[in-house]
Amino acid sequence: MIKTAIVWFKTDLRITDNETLVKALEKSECIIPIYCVDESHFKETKYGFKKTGSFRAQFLLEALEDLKNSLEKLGSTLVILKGKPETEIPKIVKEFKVQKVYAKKEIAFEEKKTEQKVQEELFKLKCEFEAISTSTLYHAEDLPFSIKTIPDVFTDFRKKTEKESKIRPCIAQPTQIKSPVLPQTKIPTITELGLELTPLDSRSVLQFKGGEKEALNRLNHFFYETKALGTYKETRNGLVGADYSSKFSPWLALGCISARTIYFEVKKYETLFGSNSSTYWLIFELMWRDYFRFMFKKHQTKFFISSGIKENKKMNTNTNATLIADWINGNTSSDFINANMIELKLTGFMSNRGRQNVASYFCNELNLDWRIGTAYFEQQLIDYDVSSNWGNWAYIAGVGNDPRGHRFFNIEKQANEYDKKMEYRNLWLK
Ligand SMILES: Cc1cc2nc3c(=O)[nH]c(=O)nc-3n(C[C@H](O)[C@H](O)[C@H](O)COP(=O)(O)OP(=O)(O)OC[C@H]3O[C@@H](n4cnc5c(N)ncnc54)[C@H](O)[C@@H]3O)c2cc1C
Repeated sequence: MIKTAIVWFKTDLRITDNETLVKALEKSECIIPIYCVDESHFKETKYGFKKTGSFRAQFLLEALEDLKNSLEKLGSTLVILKGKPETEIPKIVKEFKVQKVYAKKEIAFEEKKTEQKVQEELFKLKCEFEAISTSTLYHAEDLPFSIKTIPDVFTDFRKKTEKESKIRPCIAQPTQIKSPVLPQTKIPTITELGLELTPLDSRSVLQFKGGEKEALNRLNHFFYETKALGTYKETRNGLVGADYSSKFSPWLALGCISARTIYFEVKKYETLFGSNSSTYWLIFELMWRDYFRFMFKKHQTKFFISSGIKENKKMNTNTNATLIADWINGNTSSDFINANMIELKLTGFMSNRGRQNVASYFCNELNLDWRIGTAYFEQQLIDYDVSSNWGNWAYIAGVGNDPRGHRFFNIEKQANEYDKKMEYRNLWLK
C-alpha cells in the first residue's frame, strides 16, 4: 500500500467511471487530486489562433468547479496548480512525499510529450507514474487488432470490433476520499487566462455548462425527458435546436462523462423503451470517436502534417489571409457556409453537417491549407478534441481515413437538402 498518491486530472474531469481515481484510491492510504492550468494551452499556435478560445475555456472552468465540489463532498478537494505540469507536479511530490502519480493515458503528440516530461522529473524523485486509458468506449487492449494493424477503413474496424470485443463495465464512483490537509487553491477566472467571456448568443443550440452534473442532466434530457434518442438517426443531420443530436461532445471532450457511461445508459434505455436504429446509431458515432483516437495511436504525428496519413500526397499550401478571414467571418459567396461559420464564431458550436460542409469548402473551393481551418476549429470549438478534430479534417481534406480518397461536398445541394426552408440560414444571417 502506498501512503500518498497524486491523481492528476486532465481531460477526465469526473468522478464516475474514472479508473485512474479509483485505482489510486485502492492502492494508497490517501490521495491528492490535482489539475494543472498550463498557460501554453491558452497561447497562440503556429497558425495564429489561440489554442483554446473563450467558449471552451469557460466550459473548462465550470467543469473544474464542478469536479472540485464533487471531491469536496467526498472529503477531499481539487488542488489547482498554475504552470507547467513537469515543474508544478514535482513540487507537490516533494512537499507531500508522494510515492506515485496516477493519470489518464495520452495518445496525441503534445500531450504525450508532457506526460513523458513529467515522468522524467518524477523518476529523479523516485516517484512512480502510472497512466491509465480511460477515454474510449473499447479499451485498446480489448480490440481484435494490435494498434499497428487497426484497419485504416472505419467500417472494417467497426465490424470486427463489434463482433469480437466487449465493452468493459463502468467503474462506480468512490464514496469517500482520504487526503492530507491540502492548500486551498483557486480556479482562475477567464480573464486570468488572457481571454474574455463571450456573452451567450440567444440563438445558440444550447446553453452549454461544463461539469459532470451538467453532462448527466443533458443525458437525462436527451434520453428520458424528450426521448430524443429514439429518433436520433432521423434527426442527427439537423441544424437548428438543442435536440437534433445529443450535444454530448463538449462533456465527452473534457471527460465530464465517459463514453462507457453513455453506452450503458443506451442499453438501459433500450431495455425500457426498445432498441431501434437510432439507439444503435449513437453508439455507432461513439465508435467513430474511438476510431480517431486509435488512429492517432497508430499514425501519431502524421495527422498534423499536410499529407496526413497519405504518404507524400501533394496538398494545397495556400494561406491567403483574405480568403481565410472571409471564411471565418461568414463573408464567402455561399450563404450556407456563412451561416455555419457565424454560428461557430458566436457560439463555439456547429452541427456535424455544418462542419463537413465548411471543411470541404475550405479545402476544395477555397483551396487553402486544411490545417489552418483545423487550427481555427481548435481555437473556436467548445468540444475541441485533438483526434476528432484533426482526424475529421484530414478525412475531408482527403489525407485521412476516407476510403473514397477525396470527398467533395456540393454545398448548394447540401443546403437545399438540409436547410430546405432556409430556417437555419435565416436564423444566422438575418
Ligand atoms: C471537420 C470536423 C471537425 C470536427 N471536430 C470535432 C471535435 O473537435 N470534437 C468532437 O467531439 N467532434 C468533432 N467532430 C465530430 C462531430 O461533428 C461532433 O462530435 C458532433 O457534431 C458533436 O455534436 P453531438 O455531440 O450532438 O453529436 P452526436 O451526433 O450526438 O454524436 C454523439 C457523439 O458521438 C461522437 N461523434 C459523432 N460524430 C463524430 C465524428 N464524425 N467523429 C468523431 N466523433 C463523433 C461525439 O463524441 C458526439 O458527441 C468534427 C467533425 C468534423 C466534420
